Amino acid sequence: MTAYTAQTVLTELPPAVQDAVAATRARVAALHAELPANGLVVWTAGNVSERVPGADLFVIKPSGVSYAELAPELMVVCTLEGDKIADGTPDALSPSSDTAAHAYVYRHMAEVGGVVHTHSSYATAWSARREPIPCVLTMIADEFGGDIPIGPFALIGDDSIGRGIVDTLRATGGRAVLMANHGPFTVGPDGHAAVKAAVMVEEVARTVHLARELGPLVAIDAADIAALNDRYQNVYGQR
Ligand SMILES: O=C(CO)[C@@H](O)[C@H](O)COP(=O)(O)O
Repeated sequence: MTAYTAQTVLTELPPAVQDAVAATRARVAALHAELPANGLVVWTAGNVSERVPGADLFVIKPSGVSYAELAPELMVVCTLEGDKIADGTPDALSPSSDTAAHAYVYRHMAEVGGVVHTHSSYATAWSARREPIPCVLTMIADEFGGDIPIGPFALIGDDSIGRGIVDTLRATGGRAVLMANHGPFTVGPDGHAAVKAAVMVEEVARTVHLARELGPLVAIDAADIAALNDRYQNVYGQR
């Protein structure tokens, strides 16, 4: 595959790649609207990215721009090293401050096509306690196949967050991690699936918190968790 760099010019790429980038930008812009719509973010505090099909590139929002302004043409195109290419947006328009973390995930998890990060309230509260969300709901078994784990504490700015996400997801086999004292990161085969996982993380974080207020939690047997997850991933919905 082509080696893309910060010097890559989008308009000089093959038409098929430009078309794939345009379609990805449209999807990522629309998916960002799902974050406020589902109550997952305040102000600009969350981001969605998606891998460009057929190219070692991904699309992510610009940093600190309000969700209402996130039109497809403002979505930033990055290499898998996290460098912005000459994508037609102003040079001063920086990609999300979490770009390095998203890029690390794409470089190390070929099966991942979408990444989402939010600071949604209940999930982030569990992050603040560095406490995994136990698999005590069928919804958790369905979507996550087990407890939602805690990742390490990591500072923003280098590969630390990405490494923490990948190491934790590899160890647990899930699609969500609560980074310690930070918040949830979710992944999926595409951006839509990663956004869905972010919505589900927040919902189960809230429900399990409420359940715990009522009394002790009751575990689900491991075999039942596996059966629920298999049915949901392979039978549920439209095939
Ligand atoms: O946690 C942080 C920054 O500390 C980020 O997740 C922001 O909350 C969203 O940043 P941008 O995507 O707008 O750069």
